[in-house]
Amino acid sequence: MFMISKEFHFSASHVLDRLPSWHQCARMHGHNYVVVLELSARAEDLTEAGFVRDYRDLDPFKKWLDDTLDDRHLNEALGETISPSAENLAKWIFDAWVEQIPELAAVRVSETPKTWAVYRPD
Ligand SMILES: Nc1nc2c(c(=O)[nH]1)N=C([C@H](O)[C@H](O)COP(=O)(O)OP(=O)(O)OP(=O)(O)O)CN2
Ligand SMILES: [Zn+2]
Repeated sequence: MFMISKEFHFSASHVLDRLPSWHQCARMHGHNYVVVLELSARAEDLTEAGFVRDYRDLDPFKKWLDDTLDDRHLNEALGETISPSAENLAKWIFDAWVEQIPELAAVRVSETPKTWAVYRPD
């Protein structure tokens, strides 16, 4: 099995309004988010060029991230029914892209240099 990944960046605000009011993250604040797409393929499924998938094929994802999430308020971008935690954001991105990128195996989301959430379906 081969695994490749590519990193993307965007900045956004959010409010974790399901948290108790004393929690600092219940206030509006922002992050410089890092998103990593992980793609996997079996050895026999590598392309002629030896790729799981050409990194260049991920250019539309970068444009979508810029258009959909960059400089946005995540509570609005994801919809009010989804709490915009890093966990939910990772799954939301995975669900939005797995049809277009069938090799997608996991989405990683970082809000701060010390934290990561990963969505990897069973
Ligand atoms: N499991 C999760 N916990 C928290 C999330 C999350 O998405 N998933 N999000 C937040 C806040 O949005 C934000 O990320 C704050 O995180 P925190 O680690 O508390 O950030 P700090 O920089 O303030 O942490 P320090 O320890 O002071 O460096 C909270 N929890
Ligand atoms: Zn936050």
